[in-house]
Amino acid sequence: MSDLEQYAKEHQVPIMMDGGLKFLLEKLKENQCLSFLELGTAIARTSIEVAKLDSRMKVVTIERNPDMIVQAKKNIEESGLSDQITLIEGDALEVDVDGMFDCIFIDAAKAQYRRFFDKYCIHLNENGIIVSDNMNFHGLVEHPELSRNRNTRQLVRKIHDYHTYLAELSNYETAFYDYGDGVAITRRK
Ligand SMILES: C[S@@+](CC[C@H](N)C(=O)[O-])C[C@H]1O[C@@H](n2cnc3c(N)ncnc32)[C@H](O)[C@@H]1O
Repeated sequence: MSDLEQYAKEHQVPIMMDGGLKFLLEKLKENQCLSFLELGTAIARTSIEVAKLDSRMKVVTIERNPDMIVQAKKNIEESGLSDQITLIEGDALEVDVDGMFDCIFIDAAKAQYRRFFDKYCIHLNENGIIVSDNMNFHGLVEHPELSRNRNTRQLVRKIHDYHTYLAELSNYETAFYDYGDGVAITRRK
């Protein structure tokens, strides 16, 4: 287990599951992505792994939680990849981002996925991919009856609605995978 994984486990920071991360990195290589926008940095574990893929890779990542920002900055600095990774501090629904990206990775507040998609899809390069994590939400999307409380039930419903929203978009196509916690890959038709 890497130091960042160990830290995430000890401090209960929700980072992308290993299966999902491996799948994401493979998709980035397969699609020859060299620019990556991430919504929800946490401790910058995925940003760092993505930047490591290729020295030409440019990563922009957005985080709003001050504690995460401190840790992410430290980890990016220590990774020696500061030239490739730009951390934007603030709410992804409020900040302005410049430029176009080969991959946009949605991994921030689950209830807001549709709003993230609608805001950021204009930043997607023509052949780019939008990757959404936690589409299965620990199996609860398929089995909502197992949700223990009202908040979780609402969240699960939101993810389910986002699933339907992606599947029904007329100008995009989406494939859903069971890697990690469930990953959706969306591209223009
Ligand atoms: C699941 S974690 C991100 C994990 C990270 N992408 C990784 O793979 O290691 C979600 C993060 O999104 C952040 N977040 C949630 N809503 C956000 C928003 N609207 N804007 C920016 N960050 C947000 C949370 O503070 C949290 O650190």
